[in-house]
Amino acid sequence: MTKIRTYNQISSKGLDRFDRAQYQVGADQQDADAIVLRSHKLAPDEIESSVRAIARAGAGTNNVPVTHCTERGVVVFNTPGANANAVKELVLTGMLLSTRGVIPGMAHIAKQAGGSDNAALSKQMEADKKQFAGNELAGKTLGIIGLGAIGSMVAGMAIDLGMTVLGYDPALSVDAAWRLPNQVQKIENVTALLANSDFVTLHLPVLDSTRNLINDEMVSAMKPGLCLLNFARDEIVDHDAVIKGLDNGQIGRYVSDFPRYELIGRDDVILTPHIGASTAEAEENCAVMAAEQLKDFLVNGNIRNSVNFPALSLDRVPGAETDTRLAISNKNVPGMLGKILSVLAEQDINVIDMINKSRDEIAYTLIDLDKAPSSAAADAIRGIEDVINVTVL
Ligand SMILES: NC(=O)c1ccc[n+]([C@@H]2O[C@H](COP(=O)([O-])OP(=O)(O)OC[C@H]3O[C@@H](n4cnc5c(N)ncnc54)[C@H](O)[C@@H]3O)[C@@H](O)[C@H]2O)c1
Ligand SMILES: O=C(O)[C@H](O)COP(=O)(O)O
Repeated sequence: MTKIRTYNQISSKGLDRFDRAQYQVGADQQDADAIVLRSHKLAPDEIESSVRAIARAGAGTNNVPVTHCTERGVVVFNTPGANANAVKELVLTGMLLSTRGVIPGMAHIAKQAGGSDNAALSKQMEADKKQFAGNELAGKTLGIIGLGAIGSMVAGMAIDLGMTVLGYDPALSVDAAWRLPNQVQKIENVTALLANSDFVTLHLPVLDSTRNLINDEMVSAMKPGLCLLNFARDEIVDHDAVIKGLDNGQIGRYVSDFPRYELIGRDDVILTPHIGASTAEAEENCAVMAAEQLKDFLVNGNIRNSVNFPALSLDRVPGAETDTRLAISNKNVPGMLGKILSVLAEQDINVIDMINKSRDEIAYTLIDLDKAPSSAAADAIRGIEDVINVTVL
């Protein structure tokens, strides 16, 4: 039985992909082979020595100790794009709530409760509505920082709404560039984007290089009165700088999916409880993608959408017996493949197919053999210096 330990509420549509004849799945699984989680902050000591992979049903992996996992040869997956539409729709909600009098208008109406003269209420509301007038999005400029799965969808939506879209992403992948609507004006300098936007929305990961990206200097570069939307991560924003910006009018509104005490109760702040990906559709998409990627890894050793291992896939030889595939992780140092193949040759085991790739400090190899390796052969490979782990599949 393969054991999957879960944290957080993972959609049953995804967990159902694990056939219960072969998998035990749940929050109480001990000595798990793999972990599926959402935003649970995973401590290194929660990752037992039995764990081979961790699947984040979502985009951000800042809650997973990725460097620690890489050192231990644990593959960390995420589900890029699977919740992007949900976030896009909440960004639109945030932009509309920040620019139309919906929230104060609703609060004003709630205060009228308890009367009975609807004609008088209607007359009063018609008189009061001038307090709640707003602006339209069409014709305004939206700056997007981070043009990946979410940023590109937000760009398309804003263009459809008649907005001008500026984009900044110094690390844009070729795939992401292909997805981007060609009306997006690419800006090389984040301060130029801030100076020329009415709305700025953040869609980048939290990394050492992006922590506190929105700081005093960036706030002073903003077009006065700008609306800043943060559906990315709390840590990307220096909140002292944002509060100063709100107080001096440099920032008109701050819309954030990451509540903080110092922001609660301000009329110029709209907070939501990290619900960017909390739709039935996104939760299902993420859970299904995480489960499928995890199964392909646990059964075949294939890797798709890992944040710390190379992408790699090897078709099974038709008719091959089980337990004839080796999955090997090792430090990315010269000469490793030669040493591994020498062990197999010494054991008189023939290689039928093989694939090897590296990513930063890690290398990963799948080798199909003409027969199942003995435990002595697998142990001999494990014994090679700089080999991290060896699994027979
Ligand atoms: N609020 C939520 O519920 C919610 C939901 C999903 C994702 N997120 C957050 O949003 C982030 C983005 O998600 P995604 O699916 O679009 O990820 P993604 O990987 O598809 O896109 C991220 C983009 O950010 C870019 N980037 C990296 N460093 C940058 C920098 N310094 N300046 C500008 N761009 C930079 C990357 O090149 C990439 O194109 C996630 O990492 C996660 O933290 C939040
Ligand atoms: O990075 C993500 O995918 C989002 O922040 C969603 O997090 P959640 O799965 O906890 O809702």
